[in-house]
Amino acid sequence: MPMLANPSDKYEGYVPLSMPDRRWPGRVTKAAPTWLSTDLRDGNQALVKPMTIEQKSLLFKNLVRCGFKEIEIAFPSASETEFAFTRKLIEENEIPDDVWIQVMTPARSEYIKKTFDATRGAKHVIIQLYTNTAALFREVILGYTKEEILRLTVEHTHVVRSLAKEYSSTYGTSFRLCYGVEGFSQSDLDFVIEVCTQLKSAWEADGRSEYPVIFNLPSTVECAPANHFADQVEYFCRNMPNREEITVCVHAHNDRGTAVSATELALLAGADRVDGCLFGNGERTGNVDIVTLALNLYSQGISPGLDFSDLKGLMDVARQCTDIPIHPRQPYAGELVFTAFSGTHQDGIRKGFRAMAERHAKLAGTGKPKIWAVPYLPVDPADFGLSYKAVRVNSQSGKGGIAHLVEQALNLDLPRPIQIAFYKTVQDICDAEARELTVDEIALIFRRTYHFCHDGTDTDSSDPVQLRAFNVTEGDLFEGTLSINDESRSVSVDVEDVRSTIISAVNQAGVYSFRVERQEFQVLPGGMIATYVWLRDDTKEGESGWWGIGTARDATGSMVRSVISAFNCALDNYKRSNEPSKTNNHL
Ligand SMILES: CC(=O)SCCNC(=O)CCNC(=O)[C@H](O)C(C)(C)COP(=O)(O)OP(=O)(O)OC[C@H]1O[C@@H](n2cnc3c(N)ncnc32)[C@H](O)[C@@H]1OP(=O)(O)O
Ligand SMILES: CC(C)C(=O)C(=O)O
Repeated sequence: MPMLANPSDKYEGYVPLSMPDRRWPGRVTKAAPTWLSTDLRDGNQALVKPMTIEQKSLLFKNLVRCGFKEIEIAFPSASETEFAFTRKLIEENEIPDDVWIQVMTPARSEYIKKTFDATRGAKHVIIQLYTNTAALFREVILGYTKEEILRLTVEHTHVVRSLAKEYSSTYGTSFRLCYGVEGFSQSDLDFVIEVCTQLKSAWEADGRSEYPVIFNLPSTVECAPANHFADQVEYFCRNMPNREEITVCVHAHNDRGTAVSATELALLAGADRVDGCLFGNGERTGNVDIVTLALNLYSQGISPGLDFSDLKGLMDVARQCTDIPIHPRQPYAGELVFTAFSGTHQDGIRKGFRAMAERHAKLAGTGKPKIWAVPYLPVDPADFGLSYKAVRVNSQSGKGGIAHLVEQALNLDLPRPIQIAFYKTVQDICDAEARELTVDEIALIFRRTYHFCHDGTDTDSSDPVQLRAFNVTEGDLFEGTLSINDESRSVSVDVEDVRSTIISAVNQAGVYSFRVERQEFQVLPGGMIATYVWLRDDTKEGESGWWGIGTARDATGSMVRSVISAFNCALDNYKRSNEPSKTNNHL
């Protein structure tokens, strides 16, 4: 058995911080943090095929378009591509004046020099220097004690400081330092604070500065719950001397699947800046997903300061650059996120849209905000260039969703009994075929089931009862040609009598005794009239009846079509079964 009966023989749990007066649980986020996109660095370093210069350029442009003002563009000492991309952005003037580029370097002098060299001539540069403070990493990877890590970090901060001075005087570049505290969430926090304090002095950043030093606190590997990360961030913020002189950033990985929560709680705990990737790309399970974080804020009524109005376009770019698909259930963006298959959800969404439209109509002219509230649809997909058009129907669907599709395809707002009747028809087909039905298929099934001819096209030529051509004169005379079982006859009657005339004609043509038991009109968007009739045949004792549906520009035409639709449903069934055994309806 690969899994252990007692996993504590192999894995140690995290040690909670003792901080009974923790403050973050009582706080509420009211504003967006500063965002840093690391798509082109952490995102890139985790790809099977790191991005080409063209892919990096495309992604960079799109990050700028979304409104990122801080973008980690490269690890210039890693490869020629990384270096050349940095040069290209600078030499080809592709970096807007209000955007800071960030570049990453390990604590090695030759790499730091190369990193500075790559940034020659840029206006605003953040240098991210990283060292590892966690015992497991510093001992295993570097073989260093705490003192050695402290020395390594401070010494290399001096190197960064002196190069920053030189490049800033030669090229006029404004530099900020970001210290990536690799392993932060697995480190002794008092040691982290000691390193950060000394680094801040080495950067000569004691006192308030226009460009405060950034401390980037990662869960390099996420191995504790989100509340623990928040405790760690609060501890750092409360114990770091002169907290107001620094920027605190978080960089959460998603090993436990909780990077979004960890980041949200870390913001409550005092972080000012978030470092992450679009759609959660990044090492292993990825970095925190900035799209989700930003849209979580948006859905709480807080402007995220990032524009994701074209999520589909952005997904295409992300896929093109990373060659990683986006999961259909990816929050906000996934292909199935604004789709409901199940009946109760479809019903709830449909009712929700109507109720909201009514509520909003009442607010017209009051200046009050039209708040979004639709069951199962926490946000309006239209805000992100997406839509809820895609109600999709399978055997889990109910009458509400099917009615929504009929409305979408044919404009009809079906009365409840027809919704119920048609749902059974559709469900039988879905079950038998074990697949999803498209809007077009639903529309076709509807036309066939109800012999429904939409929008002026008269009945199907194979239908037993057909209305060939008709008009209603100014004197309210109905004139038309009725064909019953291929026998044509002219009808010319007062509109008041048209229904009874047609019913008598059909009754005489067979041994029927049809009568309309119920009739309902509806004005459709665009001015068409829909009529729904419920037809009974009194010769068929014990049988239910037949729904008929018709539309026309005038009420008489629509009513006549609905009666003919019901006749065809009945007669077609009589013909096929020879016995009047089934109806198309259930009242
Ligand atoms: C958590 C993070 O995401 S950190 C960023 C990680 N990103 C990357 O690694 C992508 C780019 N990296 C690279 O291109 C290369 O790893 C380079 C250029 C940085 C270094 O390459 P190499 O010198 O060939 O070393 P290699 O990759 O094999 O191993 C890393 C070395 O850096 C050392 N190292 C690790 N972290 C640091 C650090 N923060 N500062 C200084 N040295 C470090 C390791 O101890 C190891 O040194 P060793 O060769 O003396 O044992
Ligand atoms: C060094 C930091 C920023 C990092 O990428 C990590 O620890 O995951």
